[in-house]
Amino acid sequence: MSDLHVYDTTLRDGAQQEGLNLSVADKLTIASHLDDLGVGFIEGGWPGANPKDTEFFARAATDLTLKNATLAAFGATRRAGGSAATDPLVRALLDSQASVVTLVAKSHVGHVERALRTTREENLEMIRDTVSFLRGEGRRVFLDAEHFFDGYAVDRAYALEALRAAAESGAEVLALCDTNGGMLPSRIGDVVADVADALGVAGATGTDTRLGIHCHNDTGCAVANSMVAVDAGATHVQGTVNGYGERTGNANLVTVVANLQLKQGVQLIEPHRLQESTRISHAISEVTNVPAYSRQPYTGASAFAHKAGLHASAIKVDPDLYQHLDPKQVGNDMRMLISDMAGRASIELKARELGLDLDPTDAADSALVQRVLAKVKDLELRGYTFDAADASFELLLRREVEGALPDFFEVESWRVITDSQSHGDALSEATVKITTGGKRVLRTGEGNGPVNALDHALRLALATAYPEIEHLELIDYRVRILDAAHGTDAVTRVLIETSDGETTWETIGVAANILEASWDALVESVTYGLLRAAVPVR
Ligand SMILES: CC(=O)SCCNC(=O)CCNC(=O)[C@H](O)C(C)(C)COP(=O)(O)OP(=O)(O)OC[C@H]1O[C@@H](n2cnc3c(N)ncnc32)[C@H](O)[C@@H]1OP(=O)(O)O
Ligand SMILES: CC(=O)C(=O)O
Repeated sequence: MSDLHVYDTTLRDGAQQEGLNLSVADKLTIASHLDDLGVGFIEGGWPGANPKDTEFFARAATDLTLKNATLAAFGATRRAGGSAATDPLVRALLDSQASVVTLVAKSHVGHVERALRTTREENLEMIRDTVSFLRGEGRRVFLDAEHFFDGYAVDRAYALEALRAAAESGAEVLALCDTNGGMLPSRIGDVVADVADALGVAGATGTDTRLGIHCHNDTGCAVANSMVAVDAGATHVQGTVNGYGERTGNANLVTVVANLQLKQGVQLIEPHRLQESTRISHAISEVTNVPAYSRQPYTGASAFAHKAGLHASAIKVDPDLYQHLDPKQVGNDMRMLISDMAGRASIELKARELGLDLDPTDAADSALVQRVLAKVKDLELRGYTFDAADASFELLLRREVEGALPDFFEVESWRVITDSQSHGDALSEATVKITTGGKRVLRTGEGNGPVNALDHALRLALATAYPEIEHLELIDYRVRILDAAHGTDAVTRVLIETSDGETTWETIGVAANILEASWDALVESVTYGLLRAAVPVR
């Protein structure tokens, strides 16, 4: 295992992201996930800056058992003109009981003079005093040199002086921060190499002090910048899960670790933990309530999803032909997307993914694949989009494969009226006629809109034969007008997302009439739900 530190700041810098607000319980849950991922350090927050972070450290001391990671408390050097021993925020760092304290310090003369409004020497004294005090109290101290790269450009000697002040006072890590996130890889590499040389801290061995890197993503280069810094001598790398962070975020730590480990052979976390990274990234998204970004490298839902027919035909021979690595290494899966860009191989692979083995050398199977492909292309021309409605594609395919889709029910007709009452809101009423198990069923449902009324009526009509549908919940309904040039005559596409409490699926309906499109998507949604639950035809 490499000696390089993997330092996570999701709970501190990640929490600085717009719209992200974590409770103490959320922070404890995320800390457990990070520990399972195998990071070396978890920066829990800034105790003393707000009651929530103070409470997090208090509860972590009793409620959080970390198997792998060490908890770090973040804070700043003492106030100008004061003393570390009496500074209330420094005291709060000690009170947090964290064995590691990460101190943010100024290393840019402009920030010293204009933001701190103090002298260069006093800033160095603030660093020395705070680091020595915390070391004297038995804490390991890491330094976040804020605005280091910009400061280095303005006054290299002073930026290095700030690092020396920390190192000579006992700081173990000197993390160079691209606080404004404006750096590019070549510049980062040059500066880190120069600093490593100037301070004699190249590599983790032979010296007590290590260089670290902390990058923001304002140029879209945070991961690349972190990688280059490691190549240039940094042995401590900071980042956040899912790249959360202020403005455009921080370096995505999972991407950095996967790159270093899977591309450069630097063993940072045990392989079985890296295989948990997709699950953990998604679990953390659930806690933060920030939707998982599907195109995130390695862990995104689309990271190994293939749409183009040519890709599928090569993947059929060997997945490596169109994948940079085996998705299992990061706990992700390969997926085939079906659309009008699909070819026969896409359909065959998708069928296999769905547990339907079609033999391309068999004439009947081959004709079936060709038929399905032609239908997909024709339907996509008319406005369908199967890569957003996997469940509808599965139903389309199964309808072609004999015996693969039970006839759960047959629709005779439906209608819906909306009544604008003289007092109160307009109310919709739908009537649905279906046949199940040879019996004709007619039911009426009400709703606050026509689609809601149709949904209620369909459920009522199916409830006796299929009580299982009680667990199905319509969680999203999206409408798109496909040919705006025609105004109200345009074709409407409806996508419905349904959940059974365990998983979700998307179905589609396309028609000139919005209610017809909605009804088709609803019927597909319920049919797929019954299929998934393996309900027998009644
Ligand atoms: C780059 C980063 O992301 S660093 C992390 C930033 N995170 C945060 O700011 C979140 C938590 N912050 C807070 O809760 C508050 O800002 C607090 C509690 C830290 C301070 O609050 P206040 O005392 O009200 O001060 P305020 O936020 O207005 O200003 C910060 C003060 O710290 C000073 N300061 C800034 N950096 C440092 C530093 N590295 N060392 C010492 N003092 C510093 C500023 O000069 C300013 O001093 P002033 O009050 O004399 O003007
Ligand atoms: C310390 C920190 O978060 C930064 O400089 O970006």
